[in-house]
Amino acid sequence: MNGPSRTFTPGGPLRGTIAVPGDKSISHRALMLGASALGETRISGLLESDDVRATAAALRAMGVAIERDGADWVVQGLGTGGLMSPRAPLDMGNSGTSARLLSGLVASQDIAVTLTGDASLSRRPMGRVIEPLSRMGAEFRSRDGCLPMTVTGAKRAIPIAYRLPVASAQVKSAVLLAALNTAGTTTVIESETTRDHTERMLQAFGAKLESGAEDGAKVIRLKGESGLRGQNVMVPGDPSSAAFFIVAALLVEGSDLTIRNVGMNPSRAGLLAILREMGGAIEIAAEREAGGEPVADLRVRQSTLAGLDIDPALAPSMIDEFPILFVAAALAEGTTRTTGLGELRVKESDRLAAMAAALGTIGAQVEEHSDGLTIHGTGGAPLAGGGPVPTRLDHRIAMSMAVAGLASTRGVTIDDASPIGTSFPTFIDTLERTRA
Ligand SMILES: O=C(O)C1=C[C@@H](OP(=O)(O)O)[C@@H](O)[C@H](O)C1
Ligand SMILES: C=C(OP(=O)(O)O)C(=O)O
Repeated sequence: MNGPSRTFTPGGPLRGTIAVPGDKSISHRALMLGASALGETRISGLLESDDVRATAAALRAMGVAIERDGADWVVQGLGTGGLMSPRAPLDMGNSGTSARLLSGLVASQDIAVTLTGDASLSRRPMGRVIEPLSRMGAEFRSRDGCLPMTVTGAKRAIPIAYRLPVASAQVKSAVLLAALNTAGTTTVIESETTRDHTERMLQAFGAKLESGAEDGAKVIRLKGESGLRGQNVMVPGDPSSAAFFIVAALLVEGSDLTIRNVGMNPSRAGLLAILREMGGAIEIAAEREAGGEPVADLRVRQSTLAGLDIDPALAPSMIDEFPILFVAAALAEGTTRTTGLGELRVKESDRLAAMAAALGTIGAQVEEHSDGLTIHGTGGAPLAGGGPVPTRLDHRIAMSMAVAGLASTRGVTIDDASPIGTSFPTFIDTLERTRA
């Protein structure tokens, strides 16, 4: 299914003050923990995008009441283990987070669920959750480790100690969600830190969760069957969505843009650190805490950027931001080299191949390697532009190439703007407002 193509042309500077919509990762988790708690959970700032709607629809099909109340969303929790088998397969759409985290939630409940997804999601690996959740006693039937997949939850799940073989917050979260309805203590060990929204929110909901450093790794222990209580959750602005406006303001002549209420969780902050190291003028103001997560306002002014060798250890803290970083690198002075990014090949698209091809089409100098890209920047001169570039059902490719269009001579056409609705449905309106 293809939506409309769209051309993003160079224009005036980005100015004024904007806010970006709620964090996608936190929104999924707020709905799932709300569904698993006893009592009511009230969520403010929930991201209203296709991916989050897929999670909400799946939970509703398993018996959870979720309703909008003014600007808030209200979830009537069923308690841990309270989900019911849905009558039909659950469509996860484009959302890896929905598919993997819901697999975890279902894995320790006496229900069976079939998950389906779009063409992009149906190519993405589910073996990474099938493996630990099978050890906990769940049964899986899948098409070679991909969707469609049927999960039959364990009647009495078994607690495990699991060392993550890939740096993945989705796998960590799937095991922790399964642990909620599992007697005993489940342990997850991660040697590379990934986003910790699940741990933070589980603690806020009253879970018996402890985490700390042991032998250079993070060890998380969750005592199951302890119950969660409904909470008020405030969802901060999504730093992965803010990233497009940060880079746009850095690149477009004369820009001076303030982005309010951006999530500043250190496990998500890699891009900010890198862009500042490249010479980006990004001021962090009004740092505060909102709903258990750090947030701040960012002021971004157009800057001359310098290319950099990016430390692969930073990858988990900016995993979704590489497509837009590649755009910044294409306009920087000198060369930017990235390595250790094999995970980008199993996102909504193969993001290394997709960005190398798209940037090449519009005149950037890019070399693709097995686990990264090397990009020789223009030193601030605009890219030629052109297209249409294929967005491959990938919202981050669509928005990254939209931003590239703002810093081009002829503009950039993307073949399909509809994937933007996955995470940032108001992206185009917000962009138009900053340039009014
Ligand atoms: O846990 C999450 O909410 C997410 C984790 C990351 O995926 P991986 O766990 O596959 O790295 C990220 O790419 C995705 O957008 C959201
Ligand atoms: C990888 C992403 O999401 P998901 O895995 O939930 O599809 C993303 O939003 O960039």
